[in-house]
Amino acid sequence: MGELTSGAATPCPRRREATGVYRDAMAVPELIRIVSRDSPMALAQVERVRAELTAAHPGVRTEVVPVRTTGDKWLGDLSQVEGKGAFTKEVDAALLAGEADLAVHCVKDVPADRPLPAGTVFAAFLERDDVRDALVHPEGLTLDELPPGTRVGTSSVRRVAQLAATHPQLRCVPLRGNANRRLAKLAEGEVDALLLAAAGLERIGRSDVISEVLSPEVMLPPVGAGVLALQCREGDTGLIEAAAVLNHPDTHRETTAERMLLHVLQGHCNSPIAGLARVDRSGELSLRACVFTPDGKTRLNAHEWAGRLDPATLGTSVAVALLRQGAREVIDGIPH
Ligand SMILES: NCc1[nH]cc(CCC(=O)O)c1CC(=O)O
Repeated sequence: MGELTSGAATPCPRRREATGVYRDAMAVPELIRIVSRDSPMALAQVERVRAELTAAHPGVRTEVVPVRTTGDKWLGDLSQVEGKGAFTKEVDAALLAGEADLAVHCVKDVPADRPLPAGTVFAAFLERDDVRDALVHPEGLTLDELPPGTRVGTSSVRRVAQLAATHPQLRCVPLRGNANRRLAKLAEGEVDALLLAAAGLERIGRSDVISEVLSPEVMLPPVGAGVLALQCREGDTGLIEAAAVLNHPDTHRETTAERMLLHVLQGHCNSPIAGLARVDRSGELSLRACVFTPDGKTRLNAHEWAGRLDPATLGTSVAVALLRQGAREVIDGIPH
């Protein structure tokens, strides 16, 4: 067999060059300016990226360029903000203007119904953190223990719909602002409890306030939950290569399936959609997704294994299954 494919016995020169230490060292820029939102959570995310970048490329210097996004400034209803990408627009603009070289985004905040801004690409998806939502209650009660009428602070239509379905005795109260601000509002008594992403609380060092971590069966997470993406300018091949070493392949597969689901569904800001892809221990990918009406009374559900499908095709397949159940009518029937 070896004789028939003698060419394969000799390492391909091109491949050797691509992994060669010398070439790699040449490609890594000496300074990487990292742009991100300026919330405490976003800045904690940047610190993780800096640590991973400098561990992978000793000698590289990093600088942080914090920007405030529309989503941080406007604390009203997000659907009233023109267009999607309220948490990403200004970050993308800084990248494209050359004010920074690398953007760090929560994938959850990056619109999936359209391509990335022209001229930019994802260079890596970091290993996924906890995907689950968490309940924060000052006395440590769990969701099932909350007394009727408890005011739960969240502006997420996905959380509101699922909570309405499983815990109709609770009252969701709109609450925006970054996680630290929401915790402050809870402390001031504006609400009795909060629903927040467990990963976000961990990043700001406040997992101590979590009274219950909700399983995906109780509260299916949003597309991209717990994933950080690195985005670069398209032509920046040296930097793209340098950033790609931070890519986590299974997270990449999960994220690709989830984002394709959202792309095909073409939701809007008020459409409650949840989707979670998982690579299991045997390496197989599955995707589970739901589309809800805002009151949670209608819940379309699809769950498929990839089998031989690539991640993007799995995302399409699950979206099509939901569309066959009437997802288009549900989504379009919600005022936006
Ligand atoms: N919309 C804000 C936002 N974007 C990402 C996270 C959580 C962290 C993540 O899932 O990556 C949060 C906060 C929250 O939902 O509580």
